[in-house]
Amino acid sequence: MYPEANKSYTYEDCKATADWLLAQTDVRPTVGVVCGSGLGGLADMLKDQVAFNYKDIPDFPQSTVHGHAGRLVFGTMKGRPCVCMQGRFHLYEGYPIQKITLPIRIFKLLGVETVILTNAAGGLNQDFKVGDVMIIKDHLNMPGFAGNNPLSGPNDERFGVRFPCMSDAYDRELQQLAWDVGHELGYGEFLKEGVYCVVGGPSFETIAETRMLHKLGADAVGMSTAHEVIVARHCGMRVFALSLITNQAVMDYDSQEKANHEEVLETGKQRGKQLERLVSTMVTRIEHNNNLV
Ligand SMILES: O=P(O)(O)O[C@H]1O[C@H](CO)[C@@H](O)[C@H]1O
Ligand SMILES: Nc1nc2[nH]cnc2c(=O)[nH]1
Repeated sequence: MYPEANKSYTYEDCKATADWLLAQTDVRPTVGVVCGSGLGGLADMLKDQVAFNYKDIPDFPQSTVHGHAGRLVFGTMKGRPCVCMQGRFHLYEGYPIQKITLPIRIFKLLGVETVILTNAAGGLNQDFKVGDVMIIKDHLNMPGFAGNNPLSGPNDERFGVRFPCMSDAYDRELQQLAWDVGHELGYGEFLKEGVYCVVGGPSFETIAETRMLHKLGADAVGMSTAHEVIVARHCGMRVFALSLITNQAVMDYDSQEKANHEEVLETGKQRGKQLERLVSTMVTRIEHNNNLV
């Protein structure tokens, strides 16, 4: 077990960190964004930035993965107050699952109402191409099936109920908004929707595994996001998430393709600007009271 595996982060711990942050910025974010691998450019779009390195924030984990800068950035996106994680945490970094998702509870205590998550993922759906953007409509939580769920352990009702519903995890209005905005921006050709499957990583999938996940109903596979979604929904925030298909998951024994993190980051660079435009335009249409403009 990892040294911190049994440490739980209480409501008071999360509140202390949120209060520490609020004392140092006037921004009162209603939208929280989590940037996936190589997609941290979204945070750079914020105006009037107040940024913190993760290492300076009490109780915050540190980013250890290339493509995850490790900064929490407050600011405004086209006038809307936002907070943006430029870098997220993954199970394979060795953090307990409650620590990976700690920032999401801090978002809640900062006043965030809507969480937007992005990630890099391997495409399983044979109709997907590298560079496609998949609006996530649902997820398969493989670590969760093995008992590794961020809500395991004592439940604090101040965050949410013991048994939260997940059949409405991905907000349908926000999915529709993404379609509408995507088509307005001329992104229809590479906009898709589908089911994201989270695995533990860090090894990429074997061919037998990609075939199995595809058969189970997954359209894309990655190593993040679902844990954050569960915690965000538990404490009542609205969730929108998308995957950039950075590589085709290898499903054929004749293929010469090999999944690698460099390709993941490279695809992020190529599609990054469009993804930033999609998300920032969506943000302008989300009202503070969680309605759409
Ligand atoms: O999910 P994000 O953080 O975008 O990162 C994805 O990219 C990395 C693999 O290249 C893994 O960490 C996978 O989860
Ligand atoms: N598990 C997994 N994560 C990814 N992140 C980006 N691409 C992939 C992939 O092919 N598999």
